[in-house]
Amino acid sequence: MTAATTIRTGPVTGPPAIDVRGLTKRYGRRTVVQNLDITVPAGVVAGFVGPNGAGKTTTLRMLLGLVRPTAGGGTVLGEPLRAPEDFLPRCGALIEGPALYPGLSGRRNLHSLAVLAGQDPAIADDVLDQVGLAGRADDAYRTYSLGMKQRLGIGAALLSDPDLLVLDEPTNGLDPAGIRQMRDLVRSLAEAPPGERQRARTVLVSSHLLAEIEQICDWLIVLEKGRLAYQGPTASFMASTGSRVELRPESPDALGMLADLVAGLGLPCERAGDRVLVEIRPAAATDPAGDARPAPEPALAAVNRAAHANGITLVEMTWRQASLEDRYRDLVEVTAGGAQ
Ligand SMILES: Nc1ncnc2c1ncn2[C@@H]1O[C@H](COP(=O)(O)OP(=O)(O)OP(=O)(O)O)[C@@H](O)[C@H]1O
Repeated sequence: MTAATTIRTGPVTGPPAIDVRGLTKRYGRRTVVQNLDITVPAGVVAGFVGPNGAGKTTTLRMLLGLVRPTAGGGTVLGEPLRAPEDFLPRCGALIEGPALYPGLSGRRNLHSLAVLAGQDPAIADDVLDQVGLAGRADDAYRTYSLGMKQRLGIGAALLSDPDLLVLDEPTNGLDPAGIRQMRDLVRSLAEAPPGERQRARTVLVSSHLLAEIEQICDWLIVLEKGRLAYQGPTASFMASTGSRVELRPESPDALGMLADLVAGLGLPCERAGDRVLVEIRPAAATDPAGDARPAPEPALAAVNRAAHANGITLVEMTWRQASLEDRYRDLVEVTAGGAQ
C-alpha cells in the first residue's frame, strides 16, 4: 500500500467507535482513573496523551475488557463495554510488547498467529507489506530492531482487519528514525486502498510524546492524574492555545513607551532585553463570558499602528504560536491535584 493509492475513510459520521461515561478504576483506596467520559468518533486517529502514571494503560485495558471498571460504562464499536466478547473480535491491540517467537521469522510468526486464529495465513503477507516488513519477512524476529519488533506486533494486531486498533505507547524506546516510521505507519492504518475497506477504521494510540500525537492524530484525549483534561479535535486544541509576539523597536530607548502602548491596547506584555513580549491569548480562554480580545493579526496591526503614530519604528515583529507542549503544561497545571 503506498501513500499515492490510499484514501482516508474517516472521520465519518455515525456512531462513535468509543463512547463511555463515568469510567472509574480504583485499586484498593487509590483511584487511578476517575469519572472519564470519552467519545472517539469512528474513523479518526485518536491520541491518548498523558504523563507517566496518568492512567492511560488502565483506561485502554478497561476499554478492551482486560480490566473491569469500578464504575462507569458505555459502548465500544456500538457494543456494551460490559460484553467485550461482542466487540473484541473487531479490535486489534498492542498493549504490551508483542509476544512473538524470537527464533521464527516475521512471516512464520504471523502465519502461526493467523492459523491459530482460524484465519487464512495469506493475510500475513498483506500485513507484512502494510507494516513495511516485506523485505525482512524471512529474517528471524530476534534479529529485528526494536522499531521492527513493534511494527511486527502491530502486524499481529492487524491480522483480524480490526475496526478499532489500540496501540499503547508504540513509539516507546524508539530512535528518531523508528519514531518517524511508526508515525507514518499509524497514519496509514486509518487509511485504506480504494474499494478495499468499506468500514472506517479507528486507531487509538497512547503516547507521552505530544509532538508525535500532534502530527498524527485528528482527535486528542489528554489525561492528567486519572482525569480528563481535554478531549476534542487536535486542531481545536491547537487553536485554543495562545501565542506570543516579540516586538523589537529600532531604539531601545523606546521600549518603555512601546510597552505602555501595548498595555493600553489591553494586551498583557513584559519587557525582556531589547524586546517587548506580548501575550496574545485566545478569546475563549481569556474570557469565557465572550468579551473577546483581539485576534492575533488585528492585534498586531493595532500595535504596529500605535507604535508608528508615536514615532516608534519596529524592526522586528515575531509571532510564535504556543506549542502543544505549552498548552499541555497549562492544562496539567490547571488539573494538578486531581484524582490521587
Ligand atoms: N494492578 C494495579 N494495581 C495497583 N495499582 C495499579 C495497577 N495498575 C496500575 N496501577 C496504578 O495506576 C496508576 C496509573 O497507571 P497506568 O499504567 O494506567 O498509567 P499510564 O498513564 O499508562 O502510565 P505509563 O505511561 O507510566 O505506563 C499508576 O499509579 C499505577 O501504579
